[in-house]
Amino acid sequence: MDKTDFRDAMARLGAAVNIVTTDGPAGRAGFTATAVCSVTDDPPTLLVCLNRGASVYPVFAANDALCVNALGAGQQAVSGLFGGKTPMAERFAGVAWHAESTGAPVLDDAAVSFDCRVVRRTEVGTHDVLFCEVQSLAAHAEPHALVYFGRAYHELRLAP
Ligand SMILES: NC(=O)C1=CN([C@@H]2O[C@H](COP(=O)(O)OP(=O)(O)OC[C@H]3O[C@@H](n4cnc5c(N)ncnc54)[C@H](O)[C@@H]3O)[C@@H](O)[C@H]2O)C=CC1
Ligand SMILES: Cc1cc2nc3c(=O)[nH]c(=O)nc-3n(C[C@H](O)[C@H](O)[C@H](O)COP(=O)(O)O)c2cc1C
Repeated sequence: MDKTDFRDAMARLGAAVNIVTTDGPAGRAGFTATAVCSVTDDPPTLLVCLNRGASVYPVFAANDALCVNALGAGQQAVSGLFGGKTPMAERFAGVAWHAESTGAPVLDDAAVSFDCRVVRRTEVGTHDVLFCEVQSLAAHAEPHALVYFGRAYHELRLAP
């Protein structure tokens, strides 16, 4: 199986765009992720796939707090800010955020945020799969979403 064929096929799947953040003994970091999925609701658990080659990897490897912030319509620039190359201080200076129970940054304008503890990690190929137990969540008053599909952003809003 050619890697390019796999990626072309994956580009046909729509996925929510998330900013995954952490804070703790190794410091603060955040990156853009579409590889996020619900695992079970008992206990409420998500998984996040993180490339071990990413600059943020050592920070996520050492901290056990993590927040999954799903972006909403109109937040394409936030995805770009956390999607690579930008220095970490600049990423967090570009968004309003606060800390909840775990200390991981919760983005004030996210569509929905899941504040989590990392409870298990598994290495698969180039990525680590982080299993994250949800401690608390926050949802924007108006449901809307940002979706990555066909290598482009798309906005979803509920009909009025
Ligand atoms: N799961 C991941 O690690 C993802 C990484 N990215 C990063 O953003 C860049 C641009 O992505 P696109 O514009 O979507 O074009 P692309 O052609 O590089 O990727 C198309 C699709 O393939 C999957 N994919 C890409 N790189 C992957 C990886 N290393 N491991 C597992 N799945 C991967 C994702 O579903 C992605 O949307 C990628 O080259 C990659 O560096 C993007 C999406 C997911
Ligand atoms: C739309 C989009 C989705 C991404 N999804 C993931 C993902 O699920 N997992 C991942 O490890 N990297 C993903 N990336 C890449 C990371 O955001 C990027 O590697 C990270 O910001 C670190 O970049 P840096 O090494 O330059 O700091 C994605 C990038 C974009 C633009």
